[in-house]
Amino acid sequence: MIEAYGLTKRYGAKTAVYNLSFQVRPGAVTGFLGPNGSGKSTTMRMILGLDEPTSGQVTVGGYNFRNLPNAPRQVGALLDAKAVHSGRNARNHLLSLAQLSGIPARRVDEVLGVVGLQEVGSKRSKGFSLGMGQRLGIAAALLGDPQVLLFDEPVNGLDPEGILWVRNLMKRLASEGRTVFVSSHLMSEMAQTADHLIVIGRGQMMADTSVDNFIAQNSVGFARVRTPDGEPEQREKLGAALAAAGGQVQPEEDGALRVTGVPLPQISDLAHGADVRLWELSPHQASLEEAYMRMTQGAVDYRSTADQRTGLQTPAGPPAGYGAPGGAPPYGAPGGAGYPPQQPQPQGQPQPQQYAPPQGWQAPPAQAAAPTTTAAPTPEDHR
Ligand SMILES: Nc1ncnc2c1ncn2[C@@H]1O[C@H](COP(=O)(O)OP(=O)(O)OP(=O)(O)O)[C@@H](O)[C@H]1O
Repeated sequence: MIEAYGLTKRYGAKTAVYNLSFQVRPGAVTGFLGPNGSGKSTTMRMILGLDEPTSGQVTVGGYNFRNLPNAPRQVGALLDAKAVHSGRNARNHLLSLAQLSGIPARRVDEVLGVVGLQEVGSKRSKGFSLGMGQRLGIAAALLGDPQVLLFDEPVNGLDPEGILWVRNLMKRLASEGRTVFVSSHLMSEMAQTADHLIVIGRGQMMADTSVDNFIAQNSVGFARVRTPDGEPEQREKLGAALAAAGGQVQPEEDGALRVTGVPLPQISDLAHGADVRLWELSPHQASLEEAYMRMTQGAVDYRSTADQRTGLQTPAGPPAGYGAPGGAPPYGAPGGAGYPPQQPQPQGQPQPQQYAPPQGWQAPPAQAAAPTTTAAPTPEDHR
């Protein structure tokens, strides 16, 4: 079990991780998700004692990593697959790690077999592909047959067969009762691998929930409606009618409208009542990837200026609602329902779980420099 309480890490003025509290339990794969720069690697480094928290604490099996007895046999980690002495062959690389940790040499061939590198054990890792490097890193993590495993982006550079292999390996390790903590950017991948999810944005907790719960909370159904191309007044009329009926209306890139809160038959009736012709009216299910992107979009640090979502960032402050100031509609609906709406929050967004802090633990002081999950990035954030 990994337990973090109020974990905070600052690098000078930069707050990389702020007040994270969570538990990673044995017997399950826990996915650790967040956009680039959200603090996943920093958190993992603190778990492994490679970085000292500025405040808060994290323990593995009840111990601070540096005090953990026989750590290499308790915890295995893949942080950076490139961190290999490239002049050594794969077997010798693993052998030197085993000798440093008092692990028997026969274990080297076992783990080479587990990761499928038995045929290339005598090859220098210098010539390894990205995928082979990842496999070698995973072999190193498994060397001590540890109960707790951390993998930072293990599927980076793997082909589809390799991705499937990692997915099955993670599940098998968890089914053996181990604690498996895996970071990724990819919600779709984690949805297939993990049992539990911890989502962070700008170093702060955004969700701590089971995958099933995340799916139930975020698989929002919506309708796509298209009015005739080249007749924007039809689209505007329908958008206003839908907003007046309490619907949430979001323009799509191809000119269609994405509607939630109004059932399909009523959309048809409203269009008929407003004398609007429809070219499309179809039911859809938002993907988990979309739900994840909505949840984290305000916490994305790096975004192309050509990205459509650049202009959709939710401003700092309370969650934006439809018709909120700033989302001033060109044609507002009565009752304050604006159209087009501001970016919606995921419905029933799961709240982080609360964990009791250990005795003597002091909460980190709230501070202006603490990252917010909704604020647009500032230049200071990129230091
Ligand atoms: N040693 C360091 N000194 C200064 N800033 C750092 C240091 N390490 C990390 N940071 C900053 O802390 C933030 C979190 O970085 P971190 O690498 O933990 O994020 P991440 O979620 O793992 O990102 P990615 O998905 O891109 O690997 C980033 O803004 C990063 O620039």
